[in-house]
Amino acid sequence: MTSVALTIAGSDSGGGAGIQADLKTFQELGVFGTSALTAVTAQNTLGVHGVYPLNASEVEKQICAVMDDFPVTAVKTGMLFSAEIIREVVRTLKYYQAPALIIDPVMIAKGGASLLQNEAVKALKEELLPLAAIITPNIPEAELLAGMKIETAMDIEKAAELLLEAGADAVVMKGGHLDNQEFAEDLFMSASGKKFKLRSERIHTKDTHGTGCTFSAAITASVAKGKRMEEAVRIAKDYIHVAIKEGLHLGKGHGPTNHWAYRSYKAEIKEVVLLD
Ligand SMILES: Nc1ncnc2c1ncn2[C@@H]1O[C@H](COP(=O)(O)OP(=O)(O)O)[C@@H](O)[C@H]1O
Ligand SMILES: Cc1ncc(COP(=O)(O)OP(=O)(O)O)c(N)n1
Repeated sequence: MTSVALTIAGSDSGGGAGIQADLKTFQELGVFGTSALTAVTAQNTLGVHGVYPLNASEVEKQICAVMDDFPVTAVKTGMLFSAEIIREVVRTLKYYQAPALIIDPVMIAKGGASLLQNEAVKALKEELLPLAAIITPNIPEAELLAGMKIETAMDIEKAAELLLEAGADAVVMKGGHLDNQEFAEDLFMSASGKKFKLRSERIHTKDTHGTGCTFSAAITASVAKGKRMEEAVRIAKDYIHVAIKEGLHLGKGHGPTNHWAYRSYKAEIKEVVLLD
């Protein structure tokens, strides 16, 4: 049977992040992708040049159109932009008793543009986060959600615990932003007590636009196919590692990752290791 995933996110005209990254990743991992757009961005590898949000009711209509007709087995959220959109997404997902929810709490693009209004952080934390099968913050996002500064490995763990206490079933703290020149290390923790690190060699490149979207979309695709969360996260780390490593070097700024690299290289990925 064909697995179907839904992404609720913003459009990146440059194709490296947002809805475009999600749908490409779903496709590469053998999952039929559907989408509900929250905002259009005029964006390229040099930055975000405009943000045009949709009305909350327009977002709701899209989610209903998909959920009423497709056997969706995993839902991902990305850029949600406002508290109104977040509340409508929460209401609609509850109505459909939506399947596993993967939350990428997108807040600020790498170039510094805001993709979530400040007052929406509270709604994300208090209303959406409790529905999460997993939440995948980067360090700055985790700092805002957990309400603490993250500087050490112990801080990362403490913040992960706070997000689990806030209601997520699991969390991956993404280490892309950490100042570690050797490794890109992420921490997985679940409410059921599982804990491990995913470590890969850090690739020294400026082409990391959309890494967060792509990583969480890869988790979503595996969950949609019925894989356990730990395995989904492991596959996603392989997927993003090779997508960064085999970068396409497009554009004049921070280029996108290579969404089709996993197809050719998955059997050869040896750099990602699991640490207890
Ligand atoms: N330079 C890099 N080399 C290898 N892996 C990376 C690199 N940058 C990010 N990653 C990995 O990509 C995934 C997304 O992380 P991150 O870039 O922190 O997310 P975001 O785009 O949300 O800021 C994580 O698994 C992270 O470890
Ligand atoms: C439309 C849209 N959604 C999300 C992002 C952020 O993507 P992310 O994967 O965090 O990558 P960077 O933008 O930080 O490189 C986005 N830019 N646009």
